[in-house]
Amino acid sequence: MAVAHSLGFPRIGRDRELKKAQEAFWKGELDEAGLRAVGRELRKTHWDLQKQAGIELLPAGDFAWYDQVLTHSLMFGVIPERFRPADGHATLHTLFAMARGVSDSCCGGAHAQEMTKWFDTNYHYLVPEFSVDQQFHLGWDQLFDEVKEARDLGHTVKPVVIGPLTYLWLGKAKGADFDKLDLLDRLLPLYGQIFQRLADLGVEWVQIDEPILVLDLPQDWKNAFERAYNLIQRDPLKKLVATYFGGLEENLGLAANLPVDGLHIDLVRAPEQYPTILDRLPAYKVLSLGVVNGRNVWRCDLENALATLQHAHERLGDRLWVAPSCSLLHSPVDLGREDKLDAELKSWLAFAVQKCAEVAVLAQAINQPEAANVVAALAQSRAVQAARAASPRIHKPAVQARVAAITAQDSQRQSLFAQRIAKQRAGLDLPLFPTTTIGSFPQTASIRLARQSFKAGKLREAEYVEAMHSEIKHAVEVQENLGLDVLVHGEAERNDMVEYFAEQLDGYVFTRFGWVQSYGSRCVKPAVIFGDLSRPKAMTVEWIRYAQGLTDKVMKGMLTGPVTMLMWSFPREDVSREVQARQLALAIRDEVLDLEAAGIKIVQIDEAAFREGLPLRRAQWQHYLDWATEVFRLCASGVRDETQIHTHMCYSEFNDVIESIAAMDADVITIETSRSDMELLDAFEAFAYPNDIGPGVYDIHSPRVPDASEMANLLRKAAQRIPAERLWVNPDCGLKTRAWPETEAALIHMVAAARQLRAELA
Ligand SMILES: CN1c2c(nc(N)[nH]c2=O)NC[C@@H]1CNc1ccc(C(=O)N[C@@H](CCC(=O)N[C@@H](CCC(=O)N[C@@H](CCC(=O)O)C(=O)O)C(=O)O)C(=O)O)cc1
Ligand SMILES: N[C@@H](CCS)C(=O)O
Ligand SMILES: [Zn+2]
Repeated sequence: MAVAHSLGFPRIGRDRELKKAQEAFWKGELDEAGLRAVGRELRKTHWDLQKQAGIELLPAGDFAWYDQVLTHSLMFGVIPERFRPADGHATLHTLFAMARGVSDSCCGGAHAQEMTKWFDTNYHYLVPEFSVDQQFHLGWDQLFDEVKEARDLGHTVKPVVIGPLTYLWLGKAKGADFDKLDLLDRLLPLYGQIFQRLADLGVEWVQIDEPILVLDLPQDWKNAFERAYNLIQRDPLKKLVATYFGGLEENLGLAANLPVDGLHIDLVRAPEQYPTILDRLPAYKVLSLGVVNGRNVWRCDLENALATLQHAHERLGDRLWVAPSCSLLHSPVDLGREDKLDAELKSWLAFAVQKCAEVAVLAQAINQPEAANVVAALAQSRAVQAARAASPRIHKPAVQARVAAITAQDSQRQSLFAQRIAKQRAGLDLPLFPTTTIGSFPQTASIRLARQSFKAGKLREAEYVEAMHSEIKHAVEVQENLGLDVLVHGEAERNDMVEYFAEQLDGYVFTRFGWVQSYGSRCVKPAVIFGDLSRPKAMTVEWIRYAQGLTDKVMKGMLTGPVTMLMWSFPREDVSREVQARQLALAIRDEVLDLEAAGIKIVQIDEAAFREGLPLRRAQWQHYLDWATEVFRLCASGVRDETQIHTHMCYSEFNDVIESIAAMDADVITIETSRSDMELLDAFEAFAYPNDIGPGVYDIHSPRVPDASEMANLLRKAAQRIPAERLWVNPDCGLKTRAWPETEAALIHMVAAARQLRAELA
């Protein structure tokens, strides 16, 4: 019998109950018992939903109070000294302190752990911090408690843990330069202890996530896999090693032969690995095939998936398991909630609950091919695929013709940077170390309420515009009072930097409840690209024109770039990413030109997801970098030399992509650097990056307000790497998640730090 299982379910809840409870807890409006009750209820609901959908082996341990990597750090006792509780006993407060930092007016508090992207997703994890003398001990019982909870509810669960190699890979050596792999022998005994405790709870199977097996691994890491799994095999549990987000490629033999009982592979991202794995898998092992896409919202082509499964079943028999490609953490929860989506489009989509049902019906199609519901599901799937492929809503000849007519000249600015910057400096008249912000100012409850009322028809358009104007006015006044040099309008009118634009472009559809966790309590609602993309009319010009009319200072126009629009949307699967990006680029190019025509002298095109778009495998990098760079230039190159183009990137390791960032040829790039203590600038220094740079001088993910000397120190470090005349001063990223008091306090310090540096260099 083929087994239907799931690798993980979204934890936030259909109505983002977890987000609401977390935020209430942080505000002191909900006590710990209340928060724990919400978590318990969510886990129960999620197990029930998956079971009702037909999943036989349910995941446990996929719930997290903030992030699953952080939960593992607590489980292994990897708590940086600055957060270590005096009695050695970690609590939920310790966990949230590690995630969010702690403000402390007397001693500066403790900065949060670094946060970075989970592989090539829009989910962020908290980077474990390892010291050279790192000791590991079991310090957090959450996994065992949740397994007991499931057992008490009558469920058969497969606990999910991050494997030892992936956990170490994700972390960072702190305080000394040492090889993280040296910690492996100290970490491994904990896996033995965890598995023994799970076995004592009656668990049969455990899922060990080792997604780094889809990366280009150094040889010593490959060797470590064999050694580690030989050591942890000596316990009573059956183990499924799960790989996802790509193909195993040269690690396939290694993964297939690990001394465990099963292997999960991602056949959505890497279908080509299927025939080889069948040949290489030892005859005793379970093979779990991830055939339902855990990272996109399109309904599965069941017949296509079934063809592979049937073939596999002939070879594997009962050793075949069926699953989503990866954890459903990256998928919205329940399409059933979407009451406003048009019926045709809705019939093309599947969210986590529906994906579980797809997995279940595929397993059933193997076990009981004649069952009436199986026959009906296959017929419906066939009809949906055919209807979508033929739909006139998808294909727009005018858009395709414009893309086909793009020339190399369209991606070239009129002059080289050296000539442009001279003209721009003359026109902008800015001081050394010009200060600016990244775009958004606090998205306050009143802004969100106004938008909600407008969308619900309770506020008329003129009233909504007036409310947004008053927010913009406030933001401009604050910035003028602070003495910032280049102002922004504050993005009050934007629900999200991608969704806002998506709502105005043809070819996109948006959901009402399709939320996905981005980090902690923060969620995003990626819009869905379903057809060829175009811009019916200007999207930002009126807001920016209004903001510029309020001040004599320079107002930056603020746009989201094509790669980021694409990466933070659910893309089409019937055309390539680059075609979708080119269509987006043409729409954004038109917007840039409209802003320039409205008198705007600086336009920022955010490409926060540029690095995230980089394929996980090196062999595919250059192709991506070529088109990603080209589409940015396509947006930016229609303007005059005098118009300054900024871009912004956060959460990026720049070493790998610095050449392409230079090739984007933005006049100014603002980047996130503060949590890394300016280390991220090394790549810019080493490459002798030629254009202007604004390295972030404070972390915006934490409410903590750093003082001016801390920021000035960071600026001095920056000035050691980049010539001062090319440095800008700005926070790491936008301020939409912050409240006004801490925003103003931090910006006062930032402006003071810039003034201090100007004085020092005068
Ligand atoms: C910069 N980042 C972004 C990423 N991806 C994006 N698509 N967008 C990004 O900005 N990836 C990398 C980072 C991740 N960082 C963040 C930062 C902040 C958020 C965030 O604040 N998310 C909000 C939701 C934003 C939003 O769309 N808000 C809507 C309101 C929606 C809502 O909650 N409505 C309520 C009713 C209104 C109310 O009572 O408040 C409801 O429906 O119940 C809006 O402003 O209109 C969040 O709250 O999580 C995300 C990623
Ligand atoms: N302009 C956006 C960029 C976020 S990455 C903002 O300020 O929120
Ligand atoms: Zn950012």
